[in-house]
Order: sequence, then structure tokens, then C-alpha cells
Amino acid sequence: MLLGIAFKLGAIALSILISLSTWSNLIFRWYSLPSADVNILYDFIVVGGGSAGSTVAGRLAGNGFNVLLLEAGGPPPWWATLGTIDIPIFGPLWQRTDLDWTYTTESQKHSCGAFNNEASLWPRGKVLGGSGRLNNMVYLRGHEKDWESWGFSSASQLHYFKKSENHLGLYKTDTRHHNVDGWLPVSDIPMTTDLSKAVLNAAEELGYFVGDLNTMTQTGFMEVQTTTFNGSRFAADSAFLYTKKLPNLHIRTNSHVSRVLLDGNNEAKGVEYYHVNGWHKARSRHGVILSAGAIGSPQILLHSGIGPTDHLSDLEIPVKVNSSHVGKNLIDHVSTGSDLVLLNSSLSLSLSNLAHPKSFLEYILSGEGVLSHGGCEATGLLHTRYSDPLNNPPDVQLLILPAGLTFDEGSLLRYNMGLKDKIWNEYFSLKTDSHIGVTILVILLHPWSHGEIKLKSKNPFDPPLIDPKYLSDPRDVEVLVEGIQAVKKLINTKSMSKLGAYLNPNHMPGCEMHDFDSHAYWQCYTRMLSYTVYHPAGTCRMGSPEDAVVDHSFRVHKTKNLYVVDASVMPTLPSANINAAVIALAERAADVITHQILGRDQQQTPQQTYFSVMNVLKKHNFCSLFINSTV
Ligand SMILES: Cc1cc2nc3c(=O)[nH]c(=O)nc-3n(C[C@H](O)[C@H](O)[C@H](O)COP(=O)(O)OP(=O)(O)OC[C@H]3O[C@@H](n4cnc5c(N)ncnc54)[C@H](O)[C@@H]3O)c2cc1C
Repeated sequence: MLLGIAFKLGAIALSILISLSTWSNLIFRWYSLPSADVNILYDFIVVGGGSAGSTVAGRLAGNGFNVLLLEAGGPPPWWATLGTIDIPIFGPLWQRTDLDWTYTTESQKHSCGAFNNEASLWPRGKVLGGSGRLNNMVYLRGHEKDWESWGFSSASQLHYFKKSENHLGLYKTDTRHHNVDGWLPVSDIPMTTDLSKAVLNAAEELGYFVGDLNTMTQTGFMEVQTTTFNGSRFAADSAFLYTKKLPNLHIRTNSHVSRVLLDGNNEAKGVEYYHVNGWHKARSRHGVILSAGAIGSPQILLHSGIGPTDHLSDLEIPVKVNSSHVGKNLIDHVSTGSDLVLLNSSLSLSLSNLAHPKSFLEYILSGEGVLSHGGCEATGLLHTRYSDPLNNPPDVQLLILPAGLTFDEGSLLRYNMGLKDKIWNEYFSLKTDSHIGVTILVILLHPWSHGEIKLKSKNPFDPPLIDPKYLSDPRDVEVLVEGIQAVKKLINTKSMSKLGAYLNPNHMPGCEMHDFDSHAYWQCYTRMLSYTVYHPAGTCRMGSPEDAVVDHSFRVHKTKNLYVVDASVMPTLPSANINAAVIALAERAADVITHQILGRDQQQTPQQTYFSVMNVLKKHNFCSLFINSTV
């Protein structure tokens, strides 16, 4: 036993040492970023260093502009610099810490019955890299019909997905759909369990397409691709802020922006922010770009006096621009199905494998094994009978996780989600004997229910009121119930029966009045066990002035030099996890804004002129070899 303990301690010490050397480069970058000089007039101020903010700030700086990036969170803390923050399996550990804004929604009337106060806990990243530092790293683009409904051609959308991508996986030779010289690594997952193989075989048995869903034309199933490199998380800050030397980029962390400074013509001139021990102002020449996410960006607009007049007047915030859509159209992917499938065989992802020193060594030496597992291993995009495959994108996504809320025996995951004790005791912990609970998550891709974000007070540090109004439209419940029927078909295949898969027979508390497995039972189950997949969007949506907040060049209607670039501008949700689309939107925004400025600004700096000429040449494929290595 003593030998065992010594071995474990030795492995942990070794892992720390090797992590330190592996990540020292990154640590150096975090702490040697050019710090901001607050007296400079920057070309652009970007607010929020998350998925979108890191991308747009990195690209604009790369295009020769002087950029100040203000982020409310810090750089990752000291313990994260041991490398632990990039180990995929540890993702859930950072929730409910200083890296998380720890939002809670209002109590839901039609959903979330299984959760404390009938509310949903919404983790959001408060750190450079934003929610991309807490996420499950799944890289899935969505469907071509999604972009057409946004007013973009699918060809231009594919261009921006490819622009960001450095595809390191199986499909890297498919140059029509993938690219290998972007800044964001996209990899195949290094470890899967027997579950994903069984699900993919089951999908084939049922006649689904199995292959790359990132071509954006297919429905069917695939093993997930992830934003990782050598088995480690690679969030947008790693990709866009530290990959290239960007001397024009200045980063100020621990800087909470309260409002945009607008002149009498509603032209953005800078921002006001709180840093360490006082209020500061920063000024910009060409514009302010809000990338504070689907909660932060509408919150800052409202505090700046841009929003619905009645709401602002109630809070005595002087109205600058009456924009009735700010904070409205809150959309999110809501899901159900944790531990809905039980297996009577074991999988290689288990708590005991996770704690084994061998797993640490395997990860350190090869970037593989259980520590490299980000939670999700396969996914499917489907049309239920409520969605016409000829005219609509898929309406249900299935995400396959070889674990459920019971994975850690109740020590962390159920608290991260705010599950009621009664539901834990009477449903989850009753899991039959030694059988393991796995999850084929059913995700509603295009909710009819829309919610809203409002301010609670004039205080910029007060979290806003978040009400997603999940499942307030009954059509959403019907689509989720259809998704559950699709899961039942999958587990009834030969491939899944080899793993001993069966439907969890426990009756969901609160649904006792319905016969198990009846339609009414699943409606009730869905309303009880409904939870976020962490994709809030739409609160500053893009479109025409009559029904939107920003136009197609990301500019806030009725203002000048004020842009929003993040998940909040999405008019509808993509048929996928949304991080890839957020980054593609930010790539597009950087191009659009650069061209606008270069078009109207005759007095370019020599460096900007150089970059604009190079970009034009690159677009027309002149001297591409030379240019690719210099731009
Ligand atoms: C637990 C979890 C799992 C997820 N899993 C996946 C997945 O597997 N795949 C996927 O595609 N998507 C996933 N997502 C969603 C995805 O990560 C987000 O949609 C995406 O990161 C949103 O990008 P954003 O730039 O809009 O916002 P964020 O990345 O949240 O960035 C906003 C940034 O602004 C900062 N900020 C906010 N307010 C202020 C202010 N007032 N002043 C200054 N700074 C401010 C924040 O601190 C943050 O850094 C997940 C999200 C979570 C939380």
C-alpha cells in the first residue's frame, strides 16, 4: 500500500514538473503580453477577451491596427499555469470558481423542474479565452441553411470557418471543406470509449450517414472534432492572441467595462472601465467593439443608454438610442436526457481510471488517455417529423457522452448543475446496481421559445436578470420528445445491445401520474430535466433597424463606430454547438471592419497600407506562397 501511495505521489510530482516545462511557453506568453498604456488613442477598443473578442482583437492587430483589449477576468490564475486548465477532462472543475461569472436564470415556469428554484445555472468564462476556457471544445459548424437565414451565403460562411481553422484530423486532405493554415487547431479526439463506436455502428444500422458533418450539408453522425492541440484545450486566446507576435495588441485584464462613451452624435469615442482600484477611461479613433458575450454585451449597451426607452427610464438611465431589441430574442440550446441510457458493461472512462497514475503519465507522454477526454465523443444531427429536410436545417442534435451526472457519484457535477437533492436521491442515485449511466443528450436546435435579459439596477456590477423562458412554447417539448424516440431507436439496435444498453427504468419524480414511457411521461420528463447546453445567443441580433440591434457589418443601428461581435448578434442558433460559428463571425467582422476603415481612411499608416495591399493580392491568389508566409 505504501508503495502504491509513493507511486501515486511520484506520478503527480512528475506530472507537475513536466506540465511546467510543457506549458512554460504559454505561461511566459500570458505574463509577457504587452500591457496597455491608457493614455494612447487606440484605433480600436475590444471589450471582452473570449472566443469572439480574442479572434477579432488578434485579427485587427494582425491587420496593423493598434488595439486595446479590455477583459473583466484575469489571465488564468497561478494554479492554472501548472497546465491543469488545459487538461480537457478537468473542464467542469473551473465552474463555480473565480473563472466563472456564475449566472443563475430566473425561475422557469415551464421547465427546469429538477433544479433548485426551477432555475438553470449558467457558467460563463471570466478569464482571457472567455467561455472557451470552460467549454467542452466540440467543434461543429452547423448547416448551410443556418447561414442563409442570417443573410450570408454558405460559401462566404465556409470561407470564414476555413480561415480560422488549422485542421489536424482525418479530414485535413479535404481542402474543399477544411484548411490547415488558420490559427485555431481542430483535432480528432485522441480517446473514445466503446460507446461512440457502438453508437456510430447503430447509426449505420439505422441507415444514417456516418462521416464528416462539418461539410455543413449533411445530417447523420460522426465522432466529434475538438479545438485541441496534442490532447490539450486550445481556446481562442491561445489561438488568436499568443500564436503570432502582435506588437500592436495591448491587453488589460481585470478591467470591467461599465459603458461606452458616446458623443452628441452617438459616435463611440471610448469606454469607461473599473481596473484594480478605480475608474478609468480609454479612447478609440476608429471604434469600440463589444465582445462581452450574450449576457455582457447587451448589459453594456443598456448601461450606455442604448435599449428600450421604457426599461432605461425605469432605471433612470439617460436614453441615448431607443433600441427596443437590446436584450430581447434570448435563445439557447436546451436539452434533456442525462443518464437516460444504462449499460451493463463497463467503459474505459471511469473514475478509477481517471485517478490512476498511469492516466497522468499517458497524458503527459502522449496527450492521450482519459485526461484528454473532453466529455463528448460523438454527435448526430437529425430531422424529426417536425422539420422538413428539404427546406429546413436539422432540428435535433444528439451528443454522446460516456458518462452522466452519476459519473462522479454525486460529488461535483450535480452541484454544477444545481440539481435538487430529491431528484438526485430518487432518480439518479437509484441507478441499477453496478450498471453505468451514459448520456445521449437530446438538444433542441431551433427553439420557438425566446427569452430576455434586463438590468436589475443601475449598478454595472449587478448581474442582470436572465430569463430564457425555456419550453414556454409547447412545440419545443414535442421536438425534444421526438429526440428521445430517436435515442430509443438507437439503443434498440444490435450494436447497442452488445453493450447491454437499455432505457433507464427509474420514474422521474414529479411525473408519477404518467405511465412510464408514454408520450405524456416524456413531456413531463422533458419539462423536469431540461437544462442548458451553454449556448445563449441572440440578445443583440443582426438584421434590419426595425427588428434588430446591429446591421450586417456588426454596427449598432443609429450609432457610429460602435460594433457588437459575439454570440449575441446571432439572429438564430446554428444547428450545432456554437463556438465555431462565434469564431467564424469574429473572423468576418475583422474583415468587414478592416475594409470599412481602409476604404474611408485616406491617411493609412504605411503598415496598414502594406497589409491592405497584401490582403487584396492574397484574395486574388497572387504570389500566395510569399504572402501566406508574411501576412
Ligand atoms: C460549460 C460550457 C460548455 C460549452 N461547450 C461548448 C462546446 O463543446 N462547443 C461549442 O461550440 N461551444 C460550447 N460552449 C459555448 C461556447 O464556448 C460559447 O458560446 C462561446 O465561447 C461564446 O463566445 P463569446 O465570445 O460570445 O463569449 P465569451 O467567450 O463568454 O466571452 C465574453 C468575454 O467578455 C468578458 N466580459 C463580459 N463582460 C465584460 C465587461 N463588462 N467588461 C469586460 N469584459 C467583459 C468575459 O469575461 C469573457 O471573457 C460551452 C460553454 C460553456 C460555458
